[in-house]
Amino acid sequence: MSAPANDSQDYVGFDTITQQMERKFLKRGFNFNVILVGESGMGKSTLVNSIFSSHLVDSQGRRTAQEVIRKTTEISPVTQTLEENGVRVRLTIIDTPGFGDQCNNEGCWVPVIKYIKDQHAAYLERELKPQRDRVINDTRVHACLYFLNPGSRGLRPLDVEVLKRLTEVTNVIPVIAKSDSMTVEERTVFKRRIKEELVFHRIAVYPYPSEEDGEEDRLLNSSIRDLVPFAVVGSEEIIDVNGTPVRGRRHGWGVINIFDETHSDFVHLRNFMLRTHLSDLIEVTSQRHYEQFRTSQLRQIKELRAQQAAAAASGGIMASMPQQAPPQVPAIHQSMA
Ligand SMILES: Nc1nc2c(ncn2[C@@H]2O[C@H](COP(=O)(O)OP(=O)(O)OP(=O)(O)O)[C@@H](O)[C@H]2O)c(=O)[nH]1
Repeated sequence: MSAPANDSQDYVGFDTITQQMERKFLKRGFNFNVILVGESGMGKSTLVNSIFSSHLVDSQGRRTAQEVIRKTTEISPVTQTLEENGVRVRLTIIDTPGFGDQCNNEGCWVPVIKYIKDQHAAYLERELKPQRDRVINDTRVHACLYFLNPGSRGLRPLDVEVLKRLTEVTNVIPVIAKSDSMTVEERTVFKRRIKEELVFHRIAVYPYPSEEDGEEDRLLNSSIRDLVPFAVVGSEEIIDVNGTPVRGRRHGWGVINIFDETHSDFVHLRNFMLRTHLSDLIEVTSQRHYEQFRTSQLRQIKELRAQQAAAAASGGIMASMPQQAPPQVPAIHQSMA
């Protein structure tokens, strides 16, 4: 049956819901939060600045050999509002200077995992408030760019350890940092190796297979999985190549154009993160990672309340017995890494 024309009296008008939602969405804007995890000097700041074509993050590295190496992983979020064709995004980039920079990196992931879980806890706390805000400020981490060192021969024990933990709490997108330091053959071998090791260690990186995906999504996600880990090159420099401005890196033998697909996967990564999967990254964070956190926290609270009720009930019967301290309901934001 064909739909009635917009000017017919039978036209009801609920098909305008998409425009109504769009107007509301445009007015409100949205939050997008990305965490960068990788050793110092892997090109984290440069890549993220290249992806958003804006200088958002300063390099946090040591500028001289005399500067002390950070002993712990720091968490340093920077928020900026970007606008494109009337759409506003409050973008938060969370840098993690000091990650993996020690000889002994045991536990260097703890502040990173804690930060991610703390954002889930803060959201849950705001959701459970008797008088909730109409719109909850979403600080949950929607994507983690994990930088693999191009000098390693595959996943190092630290990568395996960290990736296992990170993939449980957020959408992880692995990238091969500074891939211009590898030959094309080395890059192919490295990629294949990382793919095999991810499967071997059962590390599920984003995007995940979903029953709900239609044929088109399945094909798109499968082409993305072929590219993972994205071999990237970043640059904030515009270089003049025969009169054409090119965002690239100057090498002794010539210039690498970071947008050239034969040089790096930069364009694929950017399209994937911003043009095809931005909304999915936000949705999957809410429906998969946050939901898991929420369920486990609410279960814990329920169990503790039941213990308290049982203790109170037995307190009545055993009033004459020595008193024990009642179990405490933990603050829900006390998340463990
Ligand atoms: N060859 C090459 N060099 C890069 C690339 N990206 C960044 N660099 C250079 O590597 C150095 C470190 O880059 P940053 O972006 O500051 O690295 P970072 O990981 O943010 O470093 P920290 O802030 O110390 O954690 C700079 O000199 C960059 O110009 C790349 O893709 N290829």
